Amino acid sequence: MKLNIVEYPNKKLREISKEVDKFDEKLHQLLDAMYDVMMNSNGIGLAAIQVSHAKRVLIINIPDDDSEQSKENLIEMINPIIVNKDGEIVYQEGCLSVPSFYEDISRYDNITVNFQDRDANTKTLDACGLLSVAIQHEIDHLNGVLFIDKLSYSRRKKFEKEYKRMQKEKKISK
Ligand SMILES: CC(=O)Oc1ccc(/C=C/C(=O)NCCc2ccccc2)cc1OC(C)=O
Ligand SMILES: [Co+2]
Repeated sequence: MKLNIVEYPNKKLREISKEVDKFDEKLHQLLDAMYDVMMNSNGIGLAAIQVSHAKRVLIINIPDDDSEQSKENLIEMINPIIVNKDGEIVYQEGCLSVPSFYEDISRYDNITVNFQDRDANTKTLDACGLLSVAIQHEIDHLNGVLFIDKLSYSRRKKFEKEYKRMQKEKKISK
């Protein structure tokens, strides 16, 4: 299954993803293909909508201390729901769908997430710090929300200007 990453401002990224009710081979193929494209693109998180599948599916693989992304740390979340949240953390976020743009975003620091794994088993995860930021960032994707939507008006204007210039440069360089 060859997957391409959809980039801002593609309207596809604004779709609301639908709940998964079939935990079948096709879902497993999607999860495996998402992992490959995320790792090949140097990502640490990816939502299915970013590869044009409007399903409530996300994967996260936070590098450990020696910045190794081992598959043991891979988290696959299907139909995730945040049931508890508190605290605040500001982190410089990036997104494979908004290349070369990074901005400080404020999110909850401590969250509790209920979700299903690839075999439909229900799980609960308490997360804080970078893992919590990643989960919130990816769940936003399932609701058609991008991290740039959280920027203040002035920083959003700065982003739009920078992004347009970068896209023009990319076209010229092609
Ligand atoms: C040129 C370019 O676009 O660079 C990148 C930008 C973003 C990314 C990946 C972003 C990513 O995985 N975001 C997941 C959500 C998240 C954001 C902040 C903290 C936790 C989780 C990778 C890039 O590629 C390279 C080579 O670094
Ligand atoms: Co993203």
